[in-house]
Amino acid sequence: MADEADVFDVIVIGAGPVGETAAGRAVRGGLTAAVIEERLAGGECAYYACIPSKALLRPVGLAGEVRRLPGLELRGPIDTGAVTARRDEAVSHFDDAGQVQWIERVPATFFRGRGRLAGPLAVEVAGPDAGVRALRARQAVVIATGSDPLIPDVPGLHEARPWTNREATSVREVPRRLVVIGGGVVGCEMAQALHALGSHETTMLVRGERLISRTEPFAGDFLVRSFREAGIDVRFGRTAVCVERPVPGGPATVDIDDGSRIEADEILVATGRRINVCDIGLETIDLKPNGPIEVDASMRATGVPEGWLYAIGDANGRNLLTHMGKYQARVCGDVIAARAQGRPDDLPGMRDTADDQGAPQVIFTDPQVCTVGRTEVQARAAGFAVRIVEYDMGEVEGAYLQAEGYPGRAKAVVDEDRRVLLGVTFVGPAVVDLLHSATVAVAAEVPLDRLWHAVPSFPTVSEIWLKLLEEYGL
Ligand SMILES: Cc1cc2nc3c(=O)[nH]c(=O)nc-3n(C[C@H](O)[C@H](O)[C@H](O)COP(=O)(O)OP(=O)(O)OC[C@H]3O[C@@H](n4cnc5c(N)ncnc54)[C@H](O)[C@@H]3O)c2cc1C
Ligand SMILES: NC(=O)c1ccc[n+]([C@@H]2O[C@H](COP(=O)([O-])OP(=O)(O)OC[C@H]3O[C@@H](n4cnc5c(N)ncnc54)[C@H](O)[C@@H]3O)[C@@H](O)[C@H]2O)c1
Repeated sequence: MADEADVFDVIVIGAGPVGETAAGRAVRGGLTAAVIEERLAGGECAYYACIPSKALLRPVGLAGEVRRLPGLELRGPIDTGAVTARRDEAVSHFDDAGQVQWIERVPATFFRGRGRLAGPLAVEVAGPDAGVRALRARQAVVIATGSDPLIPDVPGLHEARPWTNREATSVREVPRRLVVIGGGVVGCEMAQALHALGSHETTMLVRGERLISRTEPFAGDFLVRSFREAGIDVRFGRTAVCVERPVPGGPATVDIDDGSRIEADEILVATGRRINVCDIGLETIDLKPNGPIEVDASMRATGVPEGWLYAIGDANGRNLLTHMGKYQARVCGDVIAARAQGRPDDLPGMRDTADDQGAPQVIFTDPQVCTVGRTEVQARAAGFAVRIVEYDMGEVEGAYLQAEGYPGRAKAVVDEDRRVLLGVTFVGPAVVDLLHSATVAVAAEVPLDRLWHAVPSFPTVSEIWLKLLEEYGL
């Protein structure tokens, strides 16, 4: 039995953005909480994903905007040293003292070490000093262990020690010749960032026929056009079949499935994620220690007697996005507190309804890609009476004023039965902040006839809303 000091209402394993948020909500609801982190509090997002990648991408987008505006001129290439220095600040120089302080101010108890389930409501923390500390939860254990980069089983690839998102986002010396394997979100964002910062010979190997293939097809088409114009060599229907790097840290050769070979200074693997639940003791409670942990809409793991286990963020595999994980964490923390105190646990804010509707996402490339809700393909597959409305963003006066030859397009997926939006995609420079208007319309299922009265200001890019509605027939 653990010491009384080591008993908490809630124990959260993983102090990424999602775990921290769940602990905060549970404490706000009147419970005590412990948070366990084996690496850096703040998680992948704060040090090796969202924050540094956006710090590296910001000057790339801005340089694109300058190039599209007559009268402005870049005086030279982007200053890579200044950009990486700002990135270092954005990631707090890989020091998590501020995040730990945030957790302690919640207040929650922070444990540094690897957390592992040791049976129902029991958790062990293997600390950096090799000691193991036993903790016990009165109410719930929350798994928020995130995900790791997945390295495919290509002969020689593991041995060549390729870059993953971690090395790419913490880059100091930008490799001149870069091969990127994967054309998903990480592949696109990091290929564009590194290319602009000095990887002048960048080749992307894309297994399918499109970049960012889960989005509307035109979004990937815009990106490939932009990448190729910049000089990135995008090869579709291709992957690596063999990799060799005879001298550690030296050049590598990548054999491609069309028989060609590329020599590169670095290889970036961006082929998806492995959910990080393999060695956290799930077998001690008869759950499979692989794949995402299946949860219900209150984030409670299904198939666990007494319902004390929860899984949020990347760990449940719903939508691998920080904002969606934090949303799940708010649901989870509130539900645990309500259940612990015998309060109603089914208030409207206590169920995840947003994940199934299609999460909002911004891909911070140039042009940017913003999506929310269902794509046309997804909406048709779900059996909706779909009508599509599309519009060239460059035709909107506000967009024309933003840039000469504004590259962009918008698409709305309408449910004709209810005359509401099922999904919206915007592609274009500086469209990020348009996305939330679409998210509100989709999440709130605002009827188009009502949306008509949300008048966008002239001359802004948001007049795309008016154009889409006019195109629809209003
Ligand atoms: C390059 C890149 C860019 C991205 N950009 C964006 C973006 O712009 N916007 C966006 O919304 N999403 C983005 N994402 C996705 C986002 O990073 C993840 O969805 C998010 O980090 C998930 O948060 P999490 O807390 O679930 O997991 P993580 O951030 O992975 O945190 C999990 C934490 O748990 C810890 N942990 C794991 N196992 C244990 C254990 N047994 N004991 C103790 N601690 C443990 C880990 O060390 C880690 O700190 C990006 C991802 C990548 C790879
Ligand atoms: N801005 C953002 O919101 C943002 C940014 C980065 C990452 N993320 C999230 O992080 C998660 C991971 O992103 P990701 O890009 O690593 O995964 P992904 O699943 O989006 O893309 C991986 C791509 O790699 C391809 N692939 C897999 N194996 C391959 C192989 N052997 N050869 C060639 N291609 C191969 C897949 O077909 C797929 O297109 C995503 O869910 C994404 O939403 C979000």
